Amino acid sequence: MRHFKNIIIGFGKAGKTLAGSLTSHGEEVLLIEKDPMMYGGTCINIACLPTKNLVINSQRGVKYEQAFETKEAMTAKLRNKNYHKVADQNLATVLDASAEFIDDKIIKVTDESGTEELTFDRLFINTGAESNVPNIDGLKIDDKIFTSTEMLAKKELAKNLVILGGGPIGLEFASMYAGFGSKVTVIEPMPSILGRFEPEIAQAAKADMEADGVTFMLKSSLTKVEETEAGLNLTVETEDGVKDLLADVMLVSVGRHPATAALHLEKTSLEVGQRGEIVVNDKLETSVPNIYAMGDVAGSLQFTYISLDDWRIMDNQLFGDKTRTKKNRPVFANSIFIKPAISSAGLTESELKAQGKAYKVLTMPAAGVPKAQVIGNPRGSYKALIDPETHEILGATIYAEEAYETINVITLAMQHHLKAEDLRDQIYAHPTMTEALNDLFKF
Ligand SMILES: Cc1cc2nc3c(=O)[nH]c(=O)nc-3n(C[C@H](O)[C@H](O)[C@H](O)COP(=O)(O)OP(=O)(O)OC[C@H]3O[C@@H](n4cnc5c(N)ncnc54)[C@H](O)[C@@H]3O)c2cc1C
Ligand SMILES: NC(=O)c1ccc[n+]([C@@H]2O[C@H](COP(=O)([O-])OP(=O)(O)OC[C@H]3O[C@@H](n4cnc5c(N)ncnc54)[C@H](O)[C@@H]3O)[C@@H](O)[C@H]2O)c1
Repeated sequence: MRHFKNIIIGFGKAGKTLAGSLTSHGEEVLLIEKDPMMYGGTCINIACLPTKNLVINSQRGVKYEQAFETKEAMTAKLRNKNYHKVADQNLATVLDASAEFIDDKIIKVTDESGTEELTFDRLFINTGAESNVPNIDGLKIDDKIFTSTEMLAKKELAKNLVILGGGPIGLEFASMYAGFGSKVTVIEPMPSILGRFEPEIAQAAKADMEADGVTFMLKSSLTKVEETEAGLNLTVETEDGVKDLLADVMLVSVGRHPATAALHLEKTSLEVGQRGEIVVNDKLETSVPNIYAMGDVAGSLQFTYISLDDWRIMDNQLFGDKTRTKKNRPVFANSIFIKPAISSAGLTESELKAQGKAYKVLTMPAAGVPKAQVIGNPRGSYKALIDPETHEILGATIYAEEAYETINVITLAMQHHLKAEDLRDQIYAHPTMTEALNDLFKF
């Protein structure tokens, strides 16, 4: 039985970055990845990067078939680069195999050549998440019903697309496909979309998506799917009664759960949480000594930058001063890449009200920013909430071009307790969308 000082299961953001930390400290590491098409993990192959590449090209007016080829070339290049970044290090080995537990101290790896059992000093689990598929009459993933993974592999443009779930995945695909010219309908049980954002800004974003051709069926539930010669026949219960929809393709985007099924956790004493996540403490230690979990599989918020922050915690706990934990993550933003993007950080007005905190509201339209006119998309608005006494920023929502860049200035300001006047009086490059902060923070 081979023994390794460090084994990482899954080529995710935290895992691949940790492989670099371990080798730079002179430690050997075995990184196990079950799928060579996933070197580099979910983000670069089937998630953030291909979707954003398609979003950008759909907004540029590129035809879908061309955008698809561009996206394929980009992911292939990144996959290769990510593989070599780990595999080319002397102390690192990448093993193409699926890993599972035998018990708390032994894992089994399986590839085409057979199986092998391995032991370790330390084991890091970074296997990510998988799409949920709801239990609905007739719904199964096949050649017309896709999760985001199969959807991204589809060479031909879906002309009439129904999207189940209006979360970040559903909305980004809706915006992108409407941009490519598809007819898009989103079915969502909740009464609104973008529920974590300021409601008036979320409402404006929804209206803009509708103007771009997306139809929303809110407070609606899909109850039956029938595959007919004409396409998918979908039965939807709405507030106004039962409706039938015809679609050629359906995207299922109703959330993702931690990817643990293949690991056989039942053979271990690893604690599993209610959402199927491997339970970790603030230092990412599991209930078994020397086994750690990071990223989506550990129930962290499902963002690549949070998985990367899990690596920072792990790196600090192994090789640093051991002060970094989940409790002291820096302020971070949430962005959804629609047209324009919507980004937020900190608290919303209703959250501040619920906490009984005093606040002052600052707002301005995106049309007031010269760069919005230069880009040719003056849609949207900015909203910030500041403490009336200290002038520190309590929360912000940006629905405007390049919102996902501007919000990073705000999170940095929040993290370092800067005041509204610091952002108001800063000199920003011109013309940029960040210049909005000169005006937004005038009070
Ligand atoms: C369509 C989509 C768009 C997204 N867009 C964004 C975005 O714009 N911004 C953002 O921050 N986040 C986005 N996310 C979320 C983000 O992709 C994830 O949070 C992030 O990739 C999780 O990384 P991770 O480190 O947990 O593991 P992952 O990157 O998921 O890596 C896990 C790896 O483990 C491998 N694996 C699994 N089981 C085994 C096993 N038993 N043996 C061996 N290998 C195994 C998998 O093949 C995979 O390569 C998006 C997600 C999706 C689905
Ligand atoms: N830009 C980004 O940062 C980005 C983009 C995409 C995904 N992600 C990450 O990936 C995660 C997964 O995304 P997601 O959109 O699949 O999940 P989600 O859980 O965020 O949203 C799922 C949506 O589906 C709805 N839903 C649930 N059950 C349903 C059903 N039976 N029928 C119809 N709708 C139903 C929910 O009400 C919700 O609105 C996100 O939470 C996010 O962390 C991030």
